[in-house]
Amino acid sequence: MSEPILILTDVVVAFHALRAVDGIRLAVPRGQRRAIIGPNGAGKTTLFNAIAGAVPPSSGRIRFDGHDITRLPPHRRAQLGISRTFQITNLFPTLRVYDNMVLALRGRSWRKFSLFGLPDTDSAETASIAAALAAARLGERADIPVKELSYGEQRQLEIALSLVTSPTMLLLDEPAAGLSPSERSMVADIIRALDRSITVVLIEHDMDLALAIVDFVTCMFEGRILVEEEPDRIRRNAKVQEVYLGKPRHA
Ligand SMILES: Nc1ncnc2c1ncn2[C@@H]1O[C@H](COP(=O)(O)OP(=O)(O)OP(=O)(O)O)[C@@H](O)[C@H]1O
Repeated sequence: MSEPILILTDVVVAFHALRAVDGIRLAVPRGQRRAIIGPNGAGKTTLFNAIAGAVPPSSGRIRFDGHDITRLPPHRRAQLGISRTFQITNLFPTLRVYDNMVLALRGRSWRKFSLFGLPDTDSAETASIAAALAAARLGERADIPVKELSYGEQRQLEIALSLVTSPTMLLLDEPAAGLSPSERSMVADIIRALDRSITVVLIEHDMDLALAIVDFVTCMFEGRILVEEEPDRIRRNAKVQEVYLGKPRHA
């Protein structure tokens, strides 16, 4: 069996006295869809930040695809294949969907603009953009200014932007937050249909949605891993019900 694509060994992230992430050991096999769940303040976002390079671990090691990335800055991790969803606030609303994709592909730099707009894309770039838009079910919306997209479509665009660089691991931070039921099922379909060459790790507050998408679940509580199990078992786990739902669930 090949080495897991992501391995965390005793990772601690401390903010002064608070250990937001408190000795996490995690191994995510290649191609797996993994949910990180847990109640507010459990440490999920901090863990994501440590994996993506947005906060440095206080101690412990992070290994990705055979590389020790513990001390690498975010852009180096991105070059190795880690992609995190952009938040809507990072979109350029007056530009077309396609142009936002070009910026994401080229490192999102305004310097790449010329006075006359974006330079033409080459065929490899065009193909990457088309594939990412199709995977996020936005293939028909390439020419629309972002500000004319619905909120749900903007969330889809976040996924498309994170796919355009052909990552090997996608970190999705609450991909369905704020969406209507039909938009949520669209996002679930998009994630389920992603190529298995992409490992997916997601944080999601909607437990039903998360459990419907993933193969395996890590439940955090107070910075630590409380339980790791398959979705079917996690639903019935009394410890998870107690901390995550706040009260025992009566089936
Ligand atoms: N930059 C920071 N400085 C100080 N404390 C922080 C910082 N970031 C997070 N924390 C604290 O670390 C703990 C874990 O927060 P984190 O946001 O990782 O939890 P979470 O599981 O993502 O919560 P939520 O589900 O509410 O987003 C919380 O007590 C939070 O207040």
